[in-house]
Amino acid sequence: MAISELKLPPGVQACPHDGAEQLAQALAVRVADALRQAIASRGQATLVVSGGRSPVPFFEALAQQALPWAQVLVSLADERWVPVNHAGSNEALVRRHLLRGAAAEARFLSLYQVAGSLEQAAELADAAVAELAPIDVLVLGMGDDGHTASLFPHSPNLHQALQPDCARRVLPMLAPSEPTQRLTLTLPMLTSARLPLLAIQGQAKLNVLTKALMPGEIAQLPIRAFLNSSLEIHWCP
Ligand SMILES: O=C1O[C@H](COP(=O)(O)O)[C@@H](O)[C@H](O)[C@H]1O
Repeated sequence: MAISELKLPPGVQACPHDGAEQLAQALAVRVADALRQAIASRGQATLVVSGGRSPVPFFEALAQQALPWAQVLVSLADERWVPVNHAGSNEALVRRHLLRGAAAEARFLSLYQVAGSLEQAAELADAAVAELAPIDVLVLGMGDDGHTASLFPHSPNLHQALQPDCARRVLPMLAPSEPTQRLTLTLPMLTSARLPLLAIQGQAKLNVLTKALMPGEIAQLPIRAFLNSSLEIHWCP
């Protein structure tokens, strides 16, 4: 099944690409255009990106875009609760692959916080990200288990994080794989995005997306919470 064959809800749009490099370049152009528009309208732009392994080519393509980077505030949809020198840190990934060259002038807002517990770190991050919303551009990813950001299937706090009126901007989450302790933006923060994008690669993720479009529990495939409103899905084989 190709992404163009999927029956998508109103507002959800499929953008197929031939390969990872084409996806990365097209997404970088799309994101840069939206950031420029935001800067032209409001004098600054907020960009929230995802971590994991797949966004690296996109980060590197975006870093090459001509933008007034000093007017861009960059942050993360989710973070592993590990210091920035840890191999699993999403912040380290962004610093290494996106905030380089001219893009190093962008301001970065960390979700990671030094604290005595994951809950305390989430409370500190909750206060830190207050200036993020509304987000201009959000780039989500999706795991093979249907998680997006760190909204993991059946994680404690998932129900609270997915409430449209959740009062918290950041909540602690538990992932099934290391690093297990996570911090995630909650649904109202993520859906505040003026331009929400989902970038996924490969048949396995397309199969998960296909399943998520069928009726079922949000707690099983949390990506479902984002498939009922405006969303652009960038996919390549
Ligand atoms: O753990 C995470 O995984 C997802 C998906 O990552 P990918 O490497 O399979 O694309 C990512 O969107 C999320 O930000 C990250 O923390």
